[in-house]
Amino acid sequence: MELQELANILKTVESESNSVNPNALIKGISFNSQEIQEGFLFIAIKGYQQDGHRFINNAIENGACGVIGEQEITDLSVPYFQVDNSRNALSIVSNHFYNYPTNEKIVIGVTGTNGKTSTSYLLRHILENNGLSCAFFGSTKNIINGESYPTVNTTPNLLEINRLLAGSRDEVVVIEVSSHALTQYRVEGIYFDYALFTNLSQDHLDYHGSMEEYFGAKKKLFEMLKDEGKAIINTDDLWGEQLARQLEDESIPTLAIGENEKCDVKLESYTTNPPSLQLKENNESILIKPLLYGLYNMYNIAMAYGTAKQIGVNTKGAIEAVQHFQGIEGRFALTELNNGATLVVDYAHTSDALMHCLKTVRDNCEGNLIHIFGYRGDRDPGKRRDMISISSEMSDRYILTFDDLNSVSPEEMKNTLISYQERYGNDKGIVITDRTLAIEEAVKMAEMGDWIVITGKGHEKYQQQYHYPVHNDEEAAIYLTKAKD
Ligand SMILES: CC(=O)N[C@H]1[C@@H](OP(=O)(O)OP(=O)(O)OC[C@H]2O[C@@H](n3ccc(=O)[nH]c3=O)[C@H](O)[C@@H]2O)O[C@H](CO)[C@@H](O)[C@@H]1O[C@H](C)C(=O)N[C@@H](C)C(=O)N[C@H](CCC(=O)O)C(=O)O
Repeated sequence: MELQELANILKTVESESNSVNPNALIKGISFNSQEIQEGFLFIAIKGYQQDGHRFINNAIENGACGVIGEQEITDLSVPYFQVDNSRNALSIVSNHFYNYPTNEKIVIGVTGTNGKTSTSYLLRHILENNGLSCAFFGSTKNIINGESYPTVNTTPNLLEINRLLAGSRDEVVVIEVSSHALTQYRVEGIYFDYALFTNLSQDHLDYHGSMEEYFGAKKKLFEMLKDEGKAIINTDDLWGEQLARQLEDESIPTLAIGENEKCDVKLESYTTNPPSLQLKENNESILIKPLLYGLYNMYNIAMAYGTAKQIGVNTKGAIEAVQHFQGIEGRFALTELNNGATLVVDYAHTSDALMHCLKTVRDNCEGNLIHIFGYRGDRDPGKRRDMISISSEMSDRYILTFDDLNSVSPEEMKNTLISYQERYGNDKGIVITDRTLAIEEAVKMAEMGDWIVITGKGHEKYQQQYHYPVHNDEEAAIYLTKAKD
């Protein structure tokens, strides 16, 4: 891609510059000046912490052959293209640079507050087991051609997605799409074949302001469907039902999943212990005996099953694949401890997810339920009261501990935990700020038949401490060691 193409692609004009080589070939793209190499294009993004425009000179020093940004700038030594929105420009330019790699694949986006990861993994598992190779982008990792790559965000930006997909032989791509990604144009320019909506409950209101705004962000995914694309929606969720009604008004084809008689894939009945699910689809009854616990997993299965069928997987193949699915790391992951207690590690970090997680444990636990959880420093404080109310009601003992602190100091978070415990907790609860000590204490408390439930971090083997990440495998190490003793 040549620099001079940018004005056309971005529908803008090149600002006046002292450029010596406007026709230079772009060798790479980055929105981080520190990653710029000779011949790269730098995109200046006004971020949440810093303004990328401040680093334009640094990018040029590092070899940038051109710059895109939002501010009015003249007299750079390289061509500069001013745009309305740099994040959107990043998506547009990376699509051109990598020649639209998603166009050749069946693209599936999965959104919703909870269940994105489990539904996506289940779907990928069904497809892979039925002969369709499947790339994956999600909160735990990215998978391309069967190889795993680490990830920072739930949804990478399109530059990262395209860079990885450029060498992909996969026929299908499943992308977990967060509301942040949708408002930050991270998947702008992708046309989805299927868009899935799992559910919506309170989360990220610090970022979105209100549930309506949060819902509006999620809905953007359904505006990115291809003309022949289809929405797949859990209509038992009130926001899902509203979405389905809106899409019907807009004549967007929808597959409804839920308990209602009118649903295309109907959850007829289920038991959670042992797990068993009876679905009805086109008047056919389908019995699935999954290895996964929990009502929420029944919905995840129905969503993944319904989507796989749309793609062309046959009923028998889909059922068999679901029945062999072992679950994923950090999502209701079970370990038997050597004292006869059971340990569950789950990612639940909203009150809705906590309620479902603890209810599933309650359905299976004959002894005491000991719950360990905390609050993320920089995340929506509006959900904290409900989280402690649910834990204090549903568990026999609970320990409030540190989750990621982000920009909150340990003293401030400690005071927050103590204050929530005093105001909304009860005498089943204590505060132990050190997460490792909290886990050790719970293991000491537990007896045969008890269940310890650690929520919040899921697959993450580190704690984001005050302003710097600390990799901490202790959480994993503790329960794995105890299990092996
Ligand atoms: C608050 C937020 O959403 N931040 C996202 C945002 O980064 P930012 O705007 O904060 O970046 P910044 O640090 O202010 O820097 C601004 C710009 O200056 C550049 N810079 C900076 C320093 C330098 O020397 N040179 C330079 O060029 C940076 O590269 C950047 O382009 O844009 C980045 C690139 O897309 C994201 O990785 C980053 O996600 C951070 C890591 C994050 O924690 N995001 C969370 C809130 C999030 O997005 N979560 C959702 C999951 C939600 C869920 O479902 O639970 C997700 O999709 O992960």
